[in-house]
Amino acid sequence: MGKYLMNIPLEDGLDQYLNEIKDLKKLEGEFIDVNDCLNKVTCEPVYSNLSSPFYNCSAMDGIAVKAKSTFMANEQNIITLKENIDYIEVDTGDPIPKDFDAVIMIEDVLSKENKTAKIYKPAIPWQHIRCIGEDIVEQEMIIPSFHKIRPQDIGAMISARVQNVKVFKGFKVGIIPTGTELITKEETPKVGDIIESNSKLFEGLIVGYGAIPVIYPIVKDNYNQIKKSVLNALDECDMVLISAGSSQGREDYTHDIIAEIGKVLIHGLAIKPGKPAILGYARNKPIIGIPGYPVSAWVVMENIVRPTINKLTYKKCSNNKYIAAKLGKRIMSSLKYEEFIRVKLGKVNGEYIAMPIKQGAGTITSLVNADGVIRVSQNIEGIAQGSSVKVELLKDIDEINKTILAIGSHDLIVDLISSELTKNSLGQFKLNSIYVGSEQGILALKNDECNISPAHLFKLEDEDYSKYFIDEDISIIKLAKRTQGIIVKKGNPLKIESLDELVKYRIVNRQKGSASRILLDNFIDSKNIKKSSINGYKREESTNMSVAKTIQNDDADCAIGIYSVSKAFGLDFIPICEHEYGILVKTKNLQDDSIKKMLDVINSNPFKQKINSLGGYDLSQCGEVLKYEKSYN
Ligand SMILES: Nc1nc2c(c(=O)[nH]1)N[C@H]1C(S)=C(S)[C@@H](COP(=O)(O)OP(=O)(O)OC[C@H]3O[C@@H](n4cnc5c(N)ncnc54)[C@H](O)[C@@H]3O)O[C@H]1N2
Ligand code: MOO
Repeated sequence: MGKYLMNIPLEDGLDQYLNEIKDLKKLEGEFIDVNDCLNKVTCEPVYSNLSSPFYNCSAMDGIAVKAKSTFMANEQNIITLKENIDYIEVDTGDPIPKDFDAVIMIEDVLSKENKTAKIYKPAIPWQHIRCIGEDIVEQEMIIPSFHKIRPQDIGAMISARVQNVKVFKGFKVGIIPTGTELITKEETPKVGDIIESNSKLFEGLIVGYGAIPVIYPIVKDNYNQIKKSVLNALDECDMVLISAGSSQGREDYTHDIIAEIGKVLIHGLAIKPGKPAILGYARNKPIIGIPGYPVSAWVVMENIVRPTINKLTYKKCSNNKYIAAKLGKRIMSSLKYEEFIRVKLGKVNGEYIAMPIKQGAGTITSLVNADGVIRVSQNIEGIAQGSSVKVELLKDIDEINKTILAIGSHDLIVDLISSELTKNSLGQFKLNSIYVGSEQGILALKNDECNISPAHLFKLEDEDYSKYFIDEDISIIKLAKRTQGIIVKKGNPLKIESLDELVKYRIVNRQKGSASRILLDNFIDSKNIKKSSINGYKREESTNMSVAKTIQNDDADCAIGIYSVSKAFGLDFIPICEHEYGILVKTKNLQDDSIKKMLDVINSNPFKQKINSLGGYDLSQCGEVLKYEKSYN
């Protein structure tokens, strides 16, 4: 059944919703042991049962004295005090008996022998004494109401002899995964199945929001079954999230169920991803319909569910962290929606660079790989490359500062450098890669949009890459000669032996500037073959891996690629030529700590052994650094 989707700006929609639900059932309070109250929110103020300290005590190691008997002391008039009469020995924290009213630190006592102490300066009354109630006075309020309890608050309450604290009860959030296609991770997936993962994504996020997640079993796309599960969850929880079925498909029931048992306030927000979100309530409790795609779900969780839970549990929203960065690639966006663009971040020559990555609502790895998110407002069509953008951080800034941003050509070697670098530096340094092909990568390096660029060729003069670096010295870290050729299905059923045959079958291509593309284009130009006559010429993949997966899945018959990848996917390979593969880096950056650490990895034996086991690589020059000076041009 068709449903009318609204398009309400996020902030407006959230305000309307929070305003509508503010009078729903209030969270109840309970008394709990002070030991267990971390991160809970107080319902009422907490008062002290005992002063701290509750007796006068010494703040220092030394002697407790009667100030009056020390007044005459000075460098010319050393005074001798008698133990137990004029002074007693005390250590920090010891009680001060009534007769004494000051403490002299042990280092200010000239000598102490034969039950006497010599002093050379007077003590001011009450010096170095912590008086009763210095920290906390009995019956004083120590923690206000609606306060999220921190470790130091617990310390203070225990010092004040508080045993139990009245806090708001845990806020239970029911999670209902819906979808006939869903299976658990233990089941063997067949075509048409989707492994249910949203409930665990929601669970982790809800724990982070300070609430208690309750996951219910997967429910098939059946109106009555979903309704039953929602009613049950409403009985047991304070809020309910329904995963998927939010859109307009034949089996999307979330809207109608909420409308039947309660009220839908909003269906459709002007955000992408996340637009079909449903904000409603029933039985005095909020219900939110979360779009099924994981990234859409994440956006709705962070921007709607989190503030809703905060509001209902009386917690303040913690501030997100932002940095200013230069945008490394143009963002196109729709005027209809506010968009959440996931980016990788790097620090190049002191400036942060934000590089947009894959953006599909179904790509959960875009959240795994993202370092930050740029929110592109609804009323703009995009942001130009090079603009300054505000990026919300998803990672610690220190981690980003120590991450090498690589943009260029993909090879399994780069993945290995990345894993070995992290391992060898015990997590201190990381390598973050974006694959756009060699030529685009080298342009990014030239423009200071990345720290290094993995590329498929070394001889600058051969491909005329030198034109990009007329102003700067550039170095090449050699990695391997790799075998390039034709990837075909196992057993080579079409008997493809050369490029002449490749162009007759269904191919999958690579993006411009990649080694495979250059090889193919040079070949078809030399033979005057029309690009449009090749089936699949326009289908571009950005890595050798995705090319191999396409062939393995029988969506193409053959493609140009590298040996190691065809081997990894159990495909056959017809070698054609060898070319060199390595890393370009600006010479001035060779001394950066992270680059030096990466060179250590590249020169290490375990790393070389791992590459050798992939097959198809000649490592005889691996680790050599060639420096090209500007005068080279
Ligand atoms: N004709 C239209 N189709 C769609 C529209 C639209 O406006 N018109 N909106 C699209 C947008 S935008 C989104 S977002 C999705 C929302 O989909 P639903 O909330 O209805 O969810 P499903 O269609 O059931 O699932 C979408 C996708 O997510 C997978 N999924 C669902 N649940 C889980 C789970 N628990 N764990 C992992 N993955 C899950 C599901 O299998 C689908 O692949 O609708 C668009 N369509
Ligand atoms: O808005 Mo949907 O949320 O694009 O994926």
